[in-house]
Amino acid sequence: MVVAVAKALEEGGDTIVCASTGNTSASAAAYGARCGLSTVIVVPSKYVARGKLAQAITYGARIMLIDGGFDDALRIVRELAAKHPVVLVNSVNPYRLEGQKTAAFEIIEDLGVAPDHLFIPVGNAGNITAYWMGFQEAHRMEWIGAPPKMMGFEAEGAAAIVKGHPIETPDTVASAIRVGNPASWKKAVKARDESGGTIDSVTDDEILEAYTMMAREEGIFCEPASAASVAGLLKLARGGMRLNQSKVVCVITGSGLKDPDTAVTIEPAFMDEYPTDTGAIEAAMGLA
Ligand SMILES: N[C@@H](CCOP(=O)(O)O)C(=O)O
Repeated sequence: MVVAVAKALEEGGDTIVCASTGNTSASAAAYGARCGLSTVIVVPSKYVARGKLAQAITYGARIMLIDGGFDDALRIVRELAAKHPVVLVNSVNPYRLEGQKTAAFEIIEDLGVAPDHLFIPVGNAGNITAYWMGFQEAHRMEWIGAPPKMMGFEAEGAAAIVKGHPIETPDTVASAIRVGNPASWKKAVKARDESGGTIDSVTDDEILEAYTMMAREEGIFCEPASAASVAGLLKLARGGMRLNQSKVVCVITGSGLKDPDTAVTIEPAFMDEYPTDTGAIEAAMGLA
């Protein structure tokens, strides 16, 4: 987002717009606030996680809620940007991808090499496209040997690329990837094919299993869409894919605090009411 906003400033823009399932709008609103730009976000009224909306509200963005989904919102902001002097900062803006691709460089820097496989959630497909650009560029510059296989995972209820057609009413607990017609569809398929990877889907149950497992076994609290990468890894490993000799990276795209409403539905929750009394707490803990 920082590159797209920097270019908007350089070009003399004063208004940035985006469609969002929540994260892009939170990010645009933050950079817009920092740079004194007016930020307009068009988002589905029902499906943006509370933490993400809270960010956009607090940063002072103008929030336009629509009764449609992300794909409708993206169509609207594309039409706006074609007609008016506003800068569209979704990942259809090429500067977004130029900034996002540097995440691949960070992985290479941290590992000292490229991973063999990169597991990544796929919604609007900007991320898989940008990471692949970064790995390809690193390969051309001879920073790495072979680039990783790109292993993208859509949510089953929004799996347009896997099913081969847009999904009219996408539906998934992973609201960040609730996208029925990904803008970077063709580029994601290219990343898959050029890298020898895959684009597959995971169910909401698989996503929530990975989400809970990461929290309870690793202490990592991510938003549900982020867990699609780990759910994909578990799915392929259970299906017999041998990865024990491979260097695997799973991209986790957002904090769990952004979606508190999903978090509080997770079972079992070890939460009960007790009298305000040390003895009662001792008894419940088996310490009495
Ligand atoms: N999950 C995204 C959807 C928009 O994607 P973008 O790549 O066009 O910014 C979001 O957070 O809104």
